[in-house]
Amino acid sequence: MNAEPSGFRAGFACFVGRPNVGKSTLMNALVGTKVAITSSKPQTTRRAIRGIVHRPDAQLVIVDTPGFHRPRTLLGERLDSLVLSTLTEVDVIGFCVPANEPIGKGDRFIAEKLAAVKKTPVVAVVTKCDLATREQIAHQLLAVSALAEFAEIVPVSGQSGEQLDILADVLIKRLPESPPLYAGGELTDEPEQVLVAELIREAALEGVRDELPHSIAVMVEEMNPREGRDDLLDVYAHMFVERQSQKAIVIGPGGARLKDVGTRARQQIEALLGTRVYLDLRVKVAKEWQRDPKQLRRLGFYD
Ligand SMILES: Nc1nc2c(ncn2[C@@H]2O[C@H](COP(=O)(O)OP(=O)(O)OP(=O)(O)O)[C@@H](O)[C@H]2O)c(=O)[nH]1
Repeated sequence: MNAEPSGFRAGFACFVGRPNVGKSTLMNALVGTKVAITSSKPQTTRRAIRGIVHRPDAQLVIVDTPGFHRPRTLLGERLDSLVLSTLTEVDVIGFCVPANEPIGKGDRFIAEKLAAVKKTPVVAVVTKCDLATREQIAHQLLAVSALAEFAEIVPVSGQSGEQLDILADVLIKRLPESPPLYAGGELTDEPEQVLVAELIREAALEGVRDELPHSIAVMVEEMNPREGRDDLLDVYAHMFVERQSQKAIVIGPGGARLKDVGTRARQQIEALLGTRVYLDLRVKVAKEWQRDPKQLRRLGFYD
């Protein structure tokens, strides 16, 4: 017996928009669990992290792309090519513009890029509506519709959850008829090690945003259940910085900062995986890793 009703839809969506417009928050709210990394600092999302919305009639796989930005380093270029290749591979794109800020150069820059991706429908998403008045929202809807041709425009709030069901409907309408792509209940297909590395990076970024927001990379070297114990996971991770001076900042006086980062990251990992965790976190200097193709590959940023 086939469990899926006929007309079941499944496919991929991604959200694009300039930094800080609420893409990660939106995806987390749609999926209903913390998968991507949110932070008040711009451009913290570096990887295409997927969350999956499971519904009786559909399965929506969300690929969270990093924000577009003008490339200055090799890392920047790679981020942009990642964004462009993602756009041609999905079934629908959500273009995010916040309700509470005027449309600017950055939004236009992205709208132009999207206009060039002809084969994928683009739904405009006006985000953070909880921060705007009704008049502001109405004004923004008009301004967005003047920006380009969109399949639809939906105002939402990732924070309050308002209109998220409508956004899901609108996106799902654009997916092809297909059986489910992932087993029921599964929320993400990111390897656990990548999610764990992202949680550590998020903890490490707290409080040092101005000093080294883009200079931290984290790699989980090993993740194993402790021998003879089924309630404890050993996690060995390296945090890479670019210079010796940054290492000192990350470690803090007498190691206090690193200890604090380790404690906060461990609590997040325990919450994610539902098990107790022993975290061994070491800081290493990988000189100029953002500009070195070999190091970038090692840290998971492929060509
Ligand atoms: N009030 C309110 N704040 C929001 C909403 N969505 C996001 N924010 C806040 O806006 C900031 C940026 O949100 P993110 O979800 O990290 O934005 P992003 O677009 O993924 O950012 P990048 O990863 O830099 O591209 C965070 O401080 C969020 O808490 C919303 O709907 N309402």
